[in-house]
Amino acid sequence: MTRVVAQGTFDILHPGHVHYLRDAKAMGDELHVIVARSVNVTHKEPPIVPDEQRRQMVGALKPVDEAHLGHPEDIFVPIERIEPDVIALGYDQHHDDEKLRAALADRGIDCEIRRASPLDRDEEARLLSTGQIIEKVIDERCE
Ligand SMILES: Cc1cc2nc3c(=O)[nH]c(=O)nc-3n(C[C@H](O)[C@H](O)[C@H](O)COP(=O)(O)O)c2cc1C
Ligand SMILES: Nc1ncnc2c1ncn2[C@@H]1O[C@H](COP(=O)(O)OP(=O)(O)OP(=O)(O)O)[C@@H](O)[C@H]1O
Repeated sequence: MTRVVAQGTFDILHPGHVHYLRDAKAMGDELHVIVARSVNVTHKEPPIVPDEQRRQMVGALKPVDEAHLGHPEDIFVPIERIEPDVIALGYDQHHDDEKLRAALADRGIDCEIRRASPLDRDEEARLLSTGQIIEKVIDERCE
């Protein structure tokens, strides 16, 4: 039984998210997803959808066995509870794999770190990021 953890903001879902979660699930047997708390999303605009609603939406997706809200202060608390064999980072996530490996080792957590693949953009019209969806809404619906 291989347990995998994926994580992210997941504000306004799109097929890129589904691709990431399918890819992460294919790395093992059981997929747990940690949904970032709004207070911790500091590297981009904070999410529109509230924390618990983002957790519910992610938890309803087919590849996901359980969706958890992240810890507000210490990102390793949910990892210690879930005890994954693999952490699947998204293809574009800003985390430094080596630093994360070192931090996990410091906390005595033994798990592999892998990267998921990107979903190819084969048509211009594909909306494969939450930021793009929000820009389109602003462009087309706000005068
Ligand atoms: C191993 C790992 C565990 C994480 N756990 C949490 C957590 O408990 N709470 C939280 O708010 N964010 C947590 N995060 C951070 C977010 O999920 C995510 O990295 C970031 O805030 C948003 O990334 P995105 O731009 O890919 O959506 C974790 C990240 C990693 C890599
Ligand atoms: N097009 C995509 N292909 C593969 N994975 C994706 C794609 N879009 C998002 N993901 C993955 O989904 C996870 C959560 O992504 P996140 O919530 O940051 O979405 P986003 O749509 O990229 O957001 P934003 O546009 O605000 O940066 C990340 O690990 C990210 O790599």
